[in-house]
Amino acid sequence: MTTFDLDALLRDDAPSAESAELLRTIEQIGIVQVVNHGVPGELIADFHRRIGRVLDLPRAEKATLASPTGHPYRGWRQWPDDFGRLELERFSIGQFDNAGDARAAGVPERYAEVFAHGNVWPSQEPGLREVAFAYQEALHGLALRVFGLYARLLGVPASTFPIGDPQYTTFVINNYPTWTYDDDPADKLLLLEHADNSVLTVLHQEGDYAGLQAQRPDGSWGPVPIVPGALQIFTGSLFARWTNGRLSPGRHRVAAGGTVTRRSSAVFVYPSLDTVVEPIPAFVGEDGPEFEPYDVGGEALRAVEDYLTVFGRPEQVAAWRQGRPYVAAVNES
Ligand SMILES: O=C(O)CCC(=O)C(=O)O
Ligand SMILES: [Fe+2]
Repeated sequence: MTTFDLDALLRDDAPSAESAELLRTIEQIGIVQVVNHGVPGELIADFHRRIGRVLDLPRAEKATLASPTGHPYRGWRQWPDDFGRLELERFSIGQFDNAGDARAAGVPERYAEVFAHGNVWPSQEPGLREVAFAYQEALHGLALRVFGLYARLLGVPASTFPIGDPQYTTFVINNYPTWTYDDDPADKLLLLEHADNSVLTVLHQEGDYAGLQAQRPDGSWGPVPIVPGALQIFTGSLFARWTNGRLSPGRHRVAAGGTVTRRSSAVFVYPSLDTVVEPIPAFVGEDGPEFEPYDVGGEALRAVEDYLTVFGRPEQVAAWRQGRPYVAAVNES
């Protein structure tokens, strides 16, 4: 898998062979590694040191960091598989701490409710909030630079895609345990195959094995190795939709392995909540649009209910209805 030098590709005199290879990659795979991406290494390290101290707390202490109202996309959570074995812990951070902050940033009133359930900021790590928001903003900024680059590679102005303002973002930190059970870790998926439903996702990964895998056009899977200093850019399904399928959404999954906890952080960038994403005429051929319109704000308002309908365990749904925290039971290994 090629690692792209983003700084070089963003220049007016960008190398044409690399530009052509990047275009091929986003048309066929939708997952790229970038270096010289402009996100300061110290900010990346500082954020991961702080969130790492939170995720390294004893399990019982982390349980107190679950969303107090049972919101699945705020605070800390853990996932068991069907046998009760821990697959994943995730810490989720909303773009704004509350609806008031969202309104102040220009989010229309009808979508302020998306932010009604607050963020969880661990008292054990007092500086986390400031650094987390700085990191989120830096990755969001990178996504916008890449957005402009992809538009240029496609031969259209970035304004072709009405991304709106302020863009909606979500932010998660994933913690994957080492696999201590008898089955082969290479056969154990800790995160199932999917494409993100963003425009672009910016990911950082750390660990000591290539757990992240990207799907090739023929359906096979290839590793996205850990490259020091690199960030990963996933094309999300909304960019694929705008381009009527010219860009491929990056399908990915995470296999178990390694001898230390694997950790990733991801900022998902969406258009503003008042955007409806549909194929842009410049990309629609004689056969017409291949995708239905996607209502960004409507989907965000329904996200928790939709998630619980598909994945919610009965106790989890009950906790959400009653506005209390939920912590899934896992077997201690
Ligand atoms: O952990 C990873 O590398 C991927 C995480 C991911 O795909 C996600 O959070 O959507
Ligand atoms: Fe993903």
